[in-house]
Amino acid sequence: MGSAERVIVALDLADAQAAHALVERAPAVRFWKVGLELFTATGPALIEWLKARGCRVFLDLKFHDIPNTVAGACRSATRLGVDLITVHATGGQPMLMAAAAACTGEAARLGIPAPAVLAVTLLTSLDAQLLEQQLLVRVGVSGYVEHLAALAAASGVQGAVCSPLETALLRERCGNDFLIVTPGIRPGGSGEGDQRRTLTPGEALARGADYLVVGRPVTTAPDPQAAFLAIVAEVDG
Ligand SMILES: O=C(O)c1cc(=O)[nH]c(=O)n1[C@@H]1O[C@H](COP(=O)(O)O)[C@@H](O)[C@H]1O
Repeated sequence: MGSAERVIVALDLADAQAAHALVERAPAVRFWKVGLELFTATGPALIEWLKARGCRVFLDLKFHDIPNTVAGACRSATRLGVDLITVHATGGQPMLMAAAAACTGEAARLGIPAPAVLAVTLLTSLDAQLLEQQLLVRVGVSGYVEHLAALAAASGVQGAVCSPLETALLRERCGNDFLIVTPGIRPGGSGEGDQRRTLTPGEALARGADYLVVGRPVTTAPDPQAAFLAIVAEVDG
């Protein structure tokens, strides 16, 4: 897989018109993430539009509910023909197992590929202080992320979302077949915004991520295609 296929761009935009315009301005991007804001506005039509252009799609709706409800959502996501989906690891093992089984079962029933299910560990907008003082978790960021990723792996989920700072730890703990996807990517000179656990694209990939997720550094750039290509060049360099 070339570096350009390993950089997923988050289409965190308000509506289909804005999304179409951005995708058309950055044809080098081959893998797009559709998240809560855009999917709530457009529904499946935007997914179909991206797939018709030959792009891969990460549907990031971070399901977190009782197992039966999450299984139903995972079957619906599978029918959309997306490549990756997310659930929250903190839904626990019964929910994670239900998500994995629902995707493989629905895909087999329809004779289509199943999306890979990624368990979101600790959001990259949280740091050690927030984890301890607000969530009352006292095992530290890396201990917590490692625990949740191992739980996900043991539940039949194909991968995890973590910050680039925990990637090497998860690679060692969960093995080479476990997909590791890292947001919290900040090229040199770009502001952190609401992110708390970040690294540059080159550092993140060097630590063993399979995919990077980049949003605002590309979507708010004056030239999104150039911003994306600069990230790919940094990764290659
Ligand atoms: O699941 C995600 O993709 C995700 C998990 C996480 O812990 N942190 C995180 O930032 N994300 C997503 O990654 C993207 C990061 O966007 P930027 O901060 O603009 O690069 C957003 O679409 C987030 O929803």
